[in-house]
Amino acid sequence: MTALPLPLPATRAAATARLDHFLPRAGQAYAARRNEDLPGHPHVSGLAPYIRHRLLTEAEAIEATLRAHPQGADKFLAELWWRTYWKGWLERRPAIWSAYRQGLTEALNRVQAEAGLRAQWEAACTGQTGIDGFDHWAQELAATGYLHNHARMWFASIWIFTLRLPWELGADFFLRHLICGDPASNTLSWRWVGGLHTPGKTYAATPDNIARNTGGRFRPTGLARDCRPLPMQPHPAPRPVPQGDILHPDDPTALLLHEDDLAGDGFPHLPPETPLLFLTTTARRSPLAVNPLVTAFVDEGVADTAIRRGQPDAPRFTEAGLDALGDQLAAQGIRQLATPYAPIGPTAAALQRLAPLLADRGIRLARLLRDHDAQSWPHATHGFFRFREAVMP
Ligand SMILES: Cc1cc2nc3c(=O)[nH]c(=O)nc-3n(C[C@H](O)[C@H](O)[C@H](O)COP(=O)(O)OP(=O)(O)OC[C@H]3O[C@@H](n4cnc5c(N)ncnc54)[C@H](O)[C@@H]3O)c2cc1C
Repeated sequence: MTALPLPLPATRAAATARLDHFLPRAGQAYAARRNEDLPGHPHVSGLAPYIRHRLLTEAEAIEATLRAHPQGADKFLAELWWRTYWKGWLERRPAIWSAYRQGLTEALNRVQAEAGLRAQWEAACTGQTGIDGFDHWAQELAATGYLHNHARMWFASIWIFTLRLPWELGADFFLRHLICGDPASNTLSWRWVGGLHTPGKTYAATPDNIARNTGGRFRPTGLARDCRPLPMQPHPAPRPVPQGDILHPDDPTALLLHEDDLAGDGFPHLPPETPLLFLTTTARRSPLAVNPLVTAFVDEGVADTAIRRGQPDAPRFTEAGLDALGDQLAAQGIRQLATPYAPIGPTAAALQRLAPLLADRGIRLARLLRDHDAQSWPHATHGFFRFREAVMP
């Protein structure tokens, strides 16, 4: 695989081209070498920015992989399923996301009040800690919007156990900079590294592992050996799986697309002439400024989807414009606003605020759950391996 080109083209055509280009290596080659973080990331797909925003859906990536490799691509398929597992797991425990946001607010308040913490946090975010590898990854992330999975694990482990910085600040650093920044995969992976997901289990970055999997580019010294789990609360009991709403086929309907699902298709009752609008919440990923690479990717993805649905001038709203969005729909005589179901995160929160504003105007919000999510989220009850048994034939 070649390095991700910058700026990364945020189009469905680029997503499918990247998938097609990668598929020949999705079998044994991926299983054998996916852990190697080498320049240009030759052994992984780089598909996460596309799948995160559903310029390519999880179901499409899985189906294409099975077509190309009826057997022998289990490792790649399992990784694709991890995203769905994390989404389903968080969807059923929204309190974990709220607690993360609360913990982040508290940590940012401490950053303001404690000069020592602020200096350490700034050094970590700008790659000036003096820790071999870590500084490179901090700068690579800010410059490219991407990090290899193994680098994400090493970075999070060093952040938590060696630098002893609050994990929420690290998760926020990733969410602000990763083009694929995703509330479920990111929050739950950071929690997993810190020992907050699987009781008693943490991820310890070691110099040997880093040197081996970076082709000897990095061998940090002074890494923590004591990687005991962070203090953990029991997981909240899972809430029922969301069902999604039913579309009323005879009501005048508009379609609202958002950055969690820019596929633009898969809704047979919504023909191309259905009036189209967009909602973007990129700035809500964090209380701090989001990397312009992320914003540019979402902007281009929205434009691409508008063109693909034949409505290049479809209006676009942010969370600040929810009232205006409701007014516009009411003026058009719309009675139903259909939207792909957004999993826990800033878009879902905005839709939550939008629903009563629409109801005041006599418009119902219909959140449409894709089959892939509806069929797999019920299995995101325990660990990944139980989930995998249920979803992977
Ligand atoms: C601390 C930490 C934070 C992370 N934050 C994010 C995040 O914000 N957004 C995000 O999309 N992924 C996140 N991941 C998961 C994983 O690192 C990325 O999905 C993967 O590295 C993306 O690169 P790729 O597309 O080249 O992956 P490939 O190895 O080519 O994998 C193919 C696809 O499988 C999925 N996938 C692979 N590994 C994982 C995984 N561990 N969890 C969930 N899905 C996976 C992705 O959709 C990915 O595109 C995080 C992992 C860690 C350890």
